[in-house]
Amino acid sequence: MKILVFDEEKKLDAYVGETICDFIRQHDQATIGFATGSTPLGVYQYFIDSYQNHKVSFQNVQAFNLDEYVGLKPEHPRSFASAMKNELFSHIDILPENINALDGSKEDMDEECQRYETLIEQNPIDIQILGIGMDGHIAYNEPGSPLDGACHVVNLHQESIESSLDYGFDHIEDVPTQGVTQGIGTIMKAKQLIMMAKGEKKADLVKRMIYGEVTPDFPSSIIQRHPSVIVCLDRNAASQLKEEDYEKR
Ligand SMILES: N[C@@H]1[C@@H](O)[C@H](O)[C@@H](COP(=O)(O)O)O[C@@H]1O
Repeated sequence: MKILVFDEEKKLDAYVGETICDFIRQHDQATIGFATGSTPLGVYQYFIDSYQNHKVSFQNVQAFNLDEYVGLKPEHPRSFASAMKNELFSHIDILPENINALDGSKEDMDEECQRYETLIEQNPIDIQILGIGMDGHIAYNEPGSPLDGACHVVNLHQESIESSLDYGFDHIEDVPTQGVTQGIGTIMKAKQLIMMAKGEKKADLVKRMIYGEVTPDFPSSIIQRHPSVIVCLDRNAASQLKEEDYEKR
């Protein structure tokens, strides 16, 4: 596992952004996994700037979103599909037919999960961007999720429901109580993972993710078992790590 700690948020975002832009430029076809949440927003802005400055094109990119709320149509303003569209996809030249996401409004969610799992099997993800939730979740794999799980519906934990207030919901009652997510097994099939964390509030979580036991009780700990992971942190998120374990940037 490579752990990089950046002294400025802008440098962190530029490193992740440029790593992915480089990959896209060097390949005829690139399949990238995108995460919602506040952490990757600077990276998405980096993509937009790079596209506007003609430094990269996303025409040959297949995009896969990580997760979604159950019960919201993709066009609902609070859906993760809308968030990805507003924060990134509507500002770059990605082809609409290349944007893939779980649809949380389907009547048969088992069928929807199977569809998405098969689609990812057919289009293996080259680079998956990840963040860490306040209870240690990745995507919407809450504590207790099987480490080899496929796409599935989850009951969101209270902590995740409360965190959703940061994503534009006005009232806690408006937040869906279920999510649908790539499983930990699905995520682990990606060829490379880029895990990002920022801020003091993530410091304990990052420590447990990197040094703790690999356990379903703390889903993000699974990244310890992935053969190709880059963990990109700001100084605050890295404050509980031993200096000898990371590279300073
Ligand atoms: N389901 C999303 C995850 O995909 C995201 O990575 C995580 C961290 O969010 P943030 O970056 O806002 O801290 O929580 C959310 O609930």
